[in-house]
Amino acid sequence: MKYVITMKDVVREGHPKLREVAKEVSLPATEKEKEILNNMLTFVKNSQDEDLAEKYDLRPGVGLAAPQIGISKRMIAVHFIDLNDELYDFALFNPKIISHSVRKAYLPGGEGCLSVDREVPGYVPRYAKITVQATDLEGNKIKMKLRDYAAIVFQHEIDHLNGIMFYDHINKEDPFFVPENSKAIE
Ligand SMILES: O=CN(O)CCNC(=O)c1cccc(Cl)c1Cl
Ligand code: NI
Repeated sequence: MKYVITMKDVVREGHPKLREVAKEVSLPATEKEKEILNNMLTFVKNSQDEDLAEKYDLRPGVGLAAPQIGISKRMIAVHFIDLNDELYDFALFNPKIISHSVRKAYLPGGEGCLSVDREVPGYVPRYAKITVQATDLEGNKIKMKLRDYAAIVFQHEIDHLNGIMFYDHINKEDPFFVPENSKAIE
């Protein structure tokens, strides 16, 4: 039966699962793991559809990591269009950042998280470019070079697999401190 993920499935900050290091999925993934990951991608897409978001009372998001629904496995789903109008639509097992730029990037508007029911203002400095290796739902190994907004979203999701929340990166003394050698993505 196709299960629809809703906000009641999303665990909120304070839940221990959000601070665990998620386990690698042994491949090939089981049918159950594939279904969960597919449901996660459906949730992200639903959250961006006005009617469905209203129907299921969803907060919009561009990605979701399995720990956010209490599953401590290395699975992420992303669905968004970046600033160059490129569509990113991925459901991935065991995503891994295998290289990254020294240069950093951040969103001037800061970041938000479905597991954080509050605004946490401040810049979240991340790598401007990353190379990600992962396995997709069909079992294909993929390697992607990501930059700017796409790099930021993927880092937000992969952070969840390592028990890291976006606000962990915000400068405590000055939330709007701009690290040198970093660029705003707008
Ligand atoms: O882990 C995923 N979420 O919590 C979904 C909700 N957050 C967002 O869509 C979001 C918002 C702003 C910046 C980034 Cl990077 C992201 Cl990811
Ligand atoms: Ni999040």
